[in-house]
Parts: sequence; C-alpha cells; structure tokens
Amino acid sequence: MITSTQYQGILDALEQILPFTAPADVCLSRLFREEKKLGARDRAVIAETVFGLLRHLPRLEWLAGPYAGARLWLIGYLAAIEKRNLKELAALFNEEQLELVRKWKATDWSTAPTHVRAGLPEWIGTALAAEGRSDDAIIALGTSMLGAAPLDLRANSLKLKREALVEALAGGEFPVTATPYSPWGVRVAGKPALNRHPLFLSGAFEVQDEGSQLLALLTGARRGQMVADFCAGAGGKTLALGAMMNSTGRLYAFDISEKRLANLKPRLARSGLSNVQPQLIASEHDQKIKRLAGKMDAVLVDAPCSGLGTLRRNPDLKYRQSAASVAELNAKQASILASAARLTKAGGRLVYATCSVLASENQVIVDAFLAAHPEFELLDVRELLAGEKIELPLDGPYLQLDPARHNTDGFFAAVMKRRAA
Ligand SMILES: C[S@@+](CC[C@H](N)C(=O)[O-])C[C@H]1O[C@@H](n2cnc3c(N)ncnc32)[C@H](O)[C@@H]1O
Repeated sequence: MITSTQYQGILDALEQILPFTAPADVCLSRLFREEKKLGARDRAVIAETVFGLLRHLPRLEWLAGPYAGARLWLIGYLAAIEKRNLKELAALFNEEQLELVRKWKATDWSTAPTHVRAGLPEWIGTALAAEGRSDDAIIALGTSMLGAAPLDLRANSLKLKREALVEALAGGEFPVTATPYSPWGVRVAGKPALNRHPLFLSGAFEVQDEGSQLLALLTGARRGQMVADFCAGAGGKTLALGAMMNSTGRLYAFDISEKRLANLKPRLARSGLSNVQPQLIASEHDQKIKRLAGKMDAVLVDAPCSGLGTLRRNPDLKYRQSAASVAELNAKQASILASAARLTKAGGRLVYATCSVLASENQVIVDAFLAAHPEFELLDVRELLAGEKIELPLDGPYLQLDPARHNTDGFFAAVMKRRAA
C-alpha cells in the first residue's frame, strides 16, 4: 500500500531524476536530506519504487508513450510491472487513471520490440544487435539486470579473514554467506546500512561487488611488487590490490580526478595499508607515467566506461549514456590502455577491465591493442582462475561476467602479459 505522502515523494523524486542530468542516487539523497518529515518506511518505499520504475522505463515508454511523464509512467509501473490491485490504487488515482490501470494490467509484452522486452532503450538494443547478439540473448541480458543487485563485501585480509567476517556478521538481521568465486567475498541478503558497523569503521571490510574483487585478483599482485592501479578512482580495487600485496612493495593509485582520489583517503586510513601512493595525473600522458615506464610487475586499467554492466545498481545509466558517449569513451579507453601498458615490465601483467557489457568497450579495444602491440600476449582467464582454484564458468579467454550466470555485475577483463625482452 502506497500512502499519499509516499506517492508525492515518488513524483518529487522522479521530477528531479528524469532529466537525467545527475545520478539518480545523488538526486534521491538530496531529496531525503531536504524532506526531513519522511520516515524510514517512506524513504524505503520511495527509493524502491523510483529505482523499479527506472529499471523498467523502456517498457513504460512503450506502454504510455516516450513523453508521457512521471505520473503516467508511475501508473504504468504499478499496473503493468508490479501488478498492484485496483483497490490498493483507488485512493491515489482518479477514475480516468484507474481505467488506464485496468487496461495496462493486461499488457501483452510478447508483442513488444526486443529492446522493450529486454528493458533497454533502443540505442542499447541496436548496439547489442550490431555486435551479433540474438534477440533471445539481448532479452536474457537485459532482463537479468532488471532486478536489484546483492550487497557484497570484501573482507580485508590484513585485518580479518573472510570466515571470521562471515561469523561476525552471522546472526544479524540478514543472512550472510561466502561468495562463490572471490576468496574474500561475503554476500549479505538484504540491504542493511553497514557504514556505521564497528567492523566497517575498523577497516575489516569494504563494500565491493564480487566481480570487482575478481578484477583485482586477476592482476596476480603479490608481496613486494611494484603495481599500478591506473584508473584508481576512490580506490575500490586499490584497496583489494594493497591487501593482496600484504601492504608491502609499492602500489601507485593514479587518477585524473582530485575528488575521487580524495575519497580514497579515508578508505586507505581504515584499511591499514601503508604501501599506497595516490598520484593525481593530468592525463594518461602525464610525465609521472613516463618516468615509471617498464617498472611495474602488474598494471590494472579499470577504464572509464559506460557502466552498462551495473544497471542493477545504476538503472539510470541506460539513459545517461548514449551511442555518442560510448564512442567518445572508446577513444579514451584505447588511449589509456596504450599509455598505461608502457608501465608494464617484461614478464609483467596488464589487466584491462570495464564494467560494461558492450564489446566495443571490451574485446574490440583489446583486439586493437594487441594488434598494435605484439610485445603483449593474451592470457586465458580460465587458466588463471583454475590456478587460484576458482571454478567460474566462462566461454572464452576473457573474464566476462554475466549478472544472470554469475550473480555479479557485468564486468569484463582481459589479462595480458608483456613478453620477455
Ligand atoms: C571505472 S572508474 C574507476 C573505479 C575504481 N577503480 C574503483 O575500483 O573504485 C574509472 C576512473 O578512471 C578515471 N579516469 C578517467 N580518465 C582517466 C585518465 N585519462 N587517466 C587515468 N584515470 C582516468 C576516472 O576519474 C575514474 O575514476
């Protein structure tokens, strides 16, 4: 049952989010800060409904029209997606609107175009089809990202082993299990606010998708090595790499964003790592990079990307990206990979990664790089994971995570090695 306060809150939130000029979670946090009268239950209902609507917006646009607006899309969402009963909605809507509820409850999605059935805007459906995916594959991929993602944690092995973390969190409000693939992963069924948990504050764990943990693992970073996290951002993977290195050797965290690197600072302080050197660079061609050429045992390039593998968490990205923005990213990705590769020493490992499901941001970038850089060879991720005793089903030499198959975000990674001189 949605109350009239919650209904108004949903419409207010959508009004701020739907121009897609800022991330949905940022808009929602701002609204909740301003609307102090909203209780915890109101906030939960508003957030859940708004995110649900954004996930299904391509379907609602098809149902109610591309310019129908927040109120009609909300009616469509409650009727055709959530299948709420008429009685429940009678208090919120007038007779004309209830007539739409009746009509839309009987929607036959099988007549909708492929991208609509997949819950994707047309441009993404077109891009996936152009990459050779069948209609069934597009629908399977899109629908796998219509649900909410689980909450994954990474145990900071410097402070606490994963088993001890599972034990410490067990018995709380939500069930806790070890994740199937990452050796440090813990999955929490539910959405507890953990940012004030004593174990979080002590640095014993970080929130990190299991797929993201695997990207760090694939660098093979070890004690005493020289490692570069080229696009470190706020350091999700930097922290995992530092723990793999047991806080020894040297780990450079490069990024062009001062703000993101500043967000790494408190996380570093909690983590107990002392081997990390955050380095602000002007671009991938910065002189600091040139000075370190050929010195790194491992380089991770967690490239800026469309984020289309994270639609379960960020459904608004399908509207905040476009074919043009992806083409721009592709040029940047190729340039960053070529520049970061210079850091890798002979025999060293280079990992190119994204959280995108588009081949144009993944295999296409790697194929072009390998064609232009015969000094690098592709390693088979299946063999690397088998070496770590991780049984993860994959169809080729890349790490290509699929939310439906692996219950992670849609991460991609290619692992390369610089041939001996
Ligand atoms: C996918 S995000 C990184 C996320 C981060 N690795 C993590 O695990 O939390 C990509 C990052 O690339 C950075 N970036 C964009 N252009 C860059 C460039 N030319 N050189 C280095 N970093 C860049 C962005 O500022 C952003 O932080």
